[in-house]
Amino acid sequence: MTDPILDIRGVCKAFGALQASQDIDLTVRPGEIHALIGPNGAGKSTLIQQIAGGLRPDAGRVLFDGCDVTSLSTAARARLGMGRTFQISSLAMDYTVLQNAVLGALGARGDVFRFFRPVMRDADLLAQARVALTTVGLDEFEALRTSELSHGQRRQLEVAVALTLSPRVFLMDEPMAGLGAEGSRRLMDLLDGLRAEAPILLIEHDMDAVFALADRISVLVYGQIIATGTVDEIRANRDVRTAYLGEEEDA
Ligand SMILES: Nc1ncnc2c1ncn2[C@@H]1O[C@H](COP(=O)(O)OP(=O)(O)OP(=O)(O)O)[C@@H](O)[C@H]1O
Repeated sequence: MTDPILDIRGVCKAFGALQASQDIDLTVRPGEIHALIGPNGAGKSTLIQQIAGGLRPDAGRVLFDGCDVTSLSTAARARLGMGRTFQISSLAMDYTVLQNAVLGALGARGDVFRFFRPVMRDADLLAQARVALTTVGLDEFEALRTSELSHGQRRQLEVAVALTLSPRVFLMDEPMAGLGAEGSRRLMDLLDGLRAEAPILLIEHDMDAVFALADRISVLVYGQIIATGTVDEIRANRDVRTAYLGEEEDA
């Protein structure tokens, strides 16, 4: 079996008496969408923050492409190729679509002189940004102000911004949230194709999307992973059905 790109080993995190992550093991392998599901407050965002570097685990390790990145900053992990989309939009609404993508590419470059450069005339940055916009299907909208995009298109733009990093893995926190049927379908098509470019760790409440997209699913309940498996395995898992999918135990 191929080595995982992300390898989470024994990660623990407590907030006071609350164990938000309890000895979590999880891998993300090349080419896969690995969905992380669980009820509200189960600890999904806490885990993704520890993977991305926003929170330091109390114990355990985060290995990225075989390297221990547990003590690296978010920015350092991003430069190594952890691409991320957020629950809350990180886009600049008054900027154009292209400007947002260029800002993403600029951040990926980690250029300390960025405020002094006429960035919108930087051919490399523009090319990088346009490739990302084409990948997500927003190339026709590059001149539009971001505030004029639909909610779904903003989600696509967030993916484009993450793509400018040339990520080795994507961490996505509820990308389908608030999307209508058409927006969800479009984003699902996009994610479906993206997994070949970089595997995706996907936090998502939309179970139709999870069951349609995921190669593997891990189920988090009260800070613990209670099951990891394929869609069929998770659907059939008795503990998962009782704890999360809301079904009664057989009498
Ligand atoms: N900074 C913090 N300080 C204290 N408690 C926190 C902090 N962050 C999260 N928690 C608590 O940790 C638990 C896990 O929260 P987390 O946001 O990771 O869950 P989640 O599975 O992402 O939930 P949701 O699906 O609602 O986004 C919750 O009980 C939450 O209240």
